[in-house]
Amino acid sequence: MDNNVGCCSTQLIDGDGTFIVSGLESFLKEVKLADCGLSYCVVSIMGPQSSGKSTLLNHLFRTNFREMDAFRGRSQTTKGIWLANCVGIEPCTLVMDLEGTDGRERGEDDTAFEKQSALFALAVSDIVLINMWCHDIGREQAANKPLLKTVFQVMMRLFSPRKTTLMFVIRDKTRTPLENLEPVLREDIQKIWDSVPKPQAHKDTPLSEFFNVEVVALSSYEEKEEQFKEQVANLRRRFNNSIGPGGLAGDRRGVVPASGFSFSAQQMWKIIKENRDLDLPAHKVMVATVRCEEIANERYNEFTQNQFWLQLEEASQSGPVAGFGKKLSSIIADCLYQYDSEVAYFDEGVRTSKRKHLEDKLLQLVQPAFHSILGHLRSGTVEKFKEAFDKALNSGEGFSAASHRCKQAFMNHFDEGCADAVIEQSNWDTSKVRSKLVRDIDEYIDSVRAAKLAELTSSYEEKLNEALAGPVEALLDGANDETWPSIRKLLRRETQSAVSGLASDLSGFELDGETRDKMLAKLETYARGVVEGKAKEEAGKILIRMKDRFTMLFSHDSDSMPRVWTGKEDIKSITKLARTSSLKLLSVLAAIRLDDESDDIDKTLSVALVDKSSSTDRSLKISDPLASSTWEKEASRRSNNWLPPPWAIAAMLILGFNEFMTLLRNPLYLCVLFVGFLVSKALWVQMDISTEFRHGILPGMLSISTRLLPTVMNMLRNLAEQGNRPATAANSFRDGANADGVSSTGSSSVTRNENGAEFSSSSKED
Ligand SMILES: Nc1nc2c(ncn2[C@@H]2O[C@H](COP(=O)(O)OP(=O)(O)OP(=O)(O)O)[C@@H](O)[C@H]2O)c(=O)[nH]1
Repeated sequence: MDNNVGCCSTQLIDGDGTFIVSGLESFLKEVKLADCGLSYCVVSIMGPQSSGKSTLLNHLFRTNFREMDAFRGRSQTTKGIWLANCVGIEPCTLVMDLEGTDGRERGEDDTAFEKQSALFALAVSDIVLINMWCHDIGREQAANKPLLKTVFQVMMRLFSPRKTTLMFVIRDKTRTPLENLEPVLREDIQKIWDSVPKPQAHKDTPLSEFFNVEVVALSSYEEKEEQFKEQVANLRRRFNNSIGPGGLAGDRRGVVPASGFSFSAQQMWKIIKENRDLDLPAHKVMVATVRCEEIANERYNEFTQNQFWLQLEEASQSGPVAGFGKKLSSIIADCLYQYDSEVAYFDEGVRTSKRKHLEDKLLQLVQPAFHSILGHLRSGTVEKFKEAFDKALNSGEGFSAASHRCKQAFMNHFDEGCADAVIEQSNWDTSKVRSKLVRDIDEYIDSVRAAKLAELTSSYEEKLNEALAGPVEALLDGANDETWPSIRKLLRRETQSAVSGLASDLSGFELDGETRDKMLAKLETYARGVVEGKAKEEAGKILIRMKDRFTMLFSHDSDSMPRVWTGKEDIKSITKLARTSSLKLLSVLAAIRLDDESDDIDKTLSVALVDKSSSTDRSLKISDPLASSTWEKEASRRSNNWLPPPWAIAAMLILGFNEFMTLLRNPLYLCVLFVGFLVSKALWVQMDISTEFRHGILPGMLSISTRLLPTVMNMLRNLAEQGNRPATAANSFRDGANADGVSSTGSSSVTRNENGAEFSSSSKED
């Protein structure tokens, strides 16, 4: 046949009832059924074997089903179910040619296959052609009666069956007009319908509820071919737009989208073969579920291989990608669009849920890239913030202003970056990353603030140190009644100055009141600490300082000149003055008087150590444990060393060598020496000096006595003047001394006292 160009056909189910999937798949690809969506129609034909079914289909739809060769006799041609596409009919129409019923070859099994194939045809087709001989109409033993019975019976096995068009094609019509034949046929059909056992729910359901019954009559193809062809051509027109309103097709409730046809047909056949009831709505949902899932998986796999996505993913590992969100959203949208296009005709609930699933999977796939972008964005923002903030601070911008400005600017920068990276289809929350960024920035601001505050505090502490340490030391050094008032005044002034300076500088840091007050208080404490530290430091040297002061006053006169001991000095008053002055130092350093509170330390010390010591010097006590122990140590050292230093003894021996010799030679001198010894002894006993005095003063006095030696010698000379020889001896001593060059050596000088007595004194204080 020439007009069947473009027709494909395949065996859908073979004679053994096996569904031939591969044949169907390639057939569907060939006819591009998947592109049809719901715009396709399925027509099938049933009828007795060798009743010219294939011949009719080939003429009606320009298919290429195998027809029986008229010369080979009436043997079965079509085995199983064949499928072909119509040529020249819109929309795409698929035709199923079923194995003829009543076939002689199949025997008893035929019934089973007939039922199965009839059920399959009813489930799949929009239009079912029932091929029948005209002469069978009204006949009790008509060949098509069992077939119809089968059709109606299996119809009951379909839950919620679709309304199918049953077109009875009467072959080899006689002269009896169709108008007369049709009522008889319909009566036959009704009888068969009535005879079929029905479930309770459909007991009274009319046939019209399940079927649109159409009847057409065709002349014999063999005897009246031209008429046959003409009638077929007319009939063919009715199959155009069969699925449109008023078209031949039924209600198409059970139609599955073209892309699900293969799967649906396979599943239906499987269920039928397993002799299970066929629930068409559930089947439709099942087909939709499987197909939507398959389509979603195909789209997902395609997405994972998408070059644009792979490039974005790779780029996201190394840093922010400009337009990441927009680009990725577009790729995802494309993927979903393709999915939507393919599943458009499947059950809405199913396709929507599968779409959501696909979308979730896609978002899950791209999420790590998105997070990577956010991570880069966050870390990059932190770094840029640090840089800009440091720069702003270095350029002199206030801390608070700089931190606010930079933080705002870089949070905006981050927000823009986020907006750029956000994927339309997602509703991912970026607030956590944002919060982390805020924390990072705040931490940095805090660390810089802490460093700056520490720096600022240190600078003020340093200033305070400079302003207080030296002056306080000087004030303590000159310990007097005004020392502590002056220190307090100084401390107040410097503290106020530092605190107000720091307070002013802190205003730029936006500190809370408590922190600010603490810092100021700390600075005040520091200032006090400097003074206290200095006072303690000075107190630590109290003994040396006291001794120095005592020695200074004891060994120097009111003009700070080395005191010349003539023997007439009031040692007691000098000692008292020196001691009082030393005690003043002690009383000043004995307590830290940073608060305006008066105390009796000075008075107590005076009473305890000066007045009392006048009467009971031995009761002199140092109340400060440290001072006391130091004093004791010093005293102990002195007690072991109360003799004049060795050099003094040596000097005495050298200088007094002549005198000693004179003494030894002259009995008068011996007497005078003896008297001197007695006087010294008496002096020693009378003074009954305290341990401290002995320890501190006696060695000094003995030391001084080395300088008094010439005086003593003068006194001796005066005594000697009472006789001529002693004077000579005295002169010879002086001459001898001068001759030895001792009196003229470096540190010695010759001084005359008020009484005209001449003596030598050392410029060194020992
Ligand atoms: N009397 C008559 N014979 C016809 C008509 N159309 C076809 N035939 C003949 O019937 C025989 C069977 O034709 P097929 O078209 O193969 O019949 P079939 O129903 O497809 O056969 P199976 O597929 O084997 O069931 C052929 O010899 C045809 O020439 C017709 O309209 N009237």
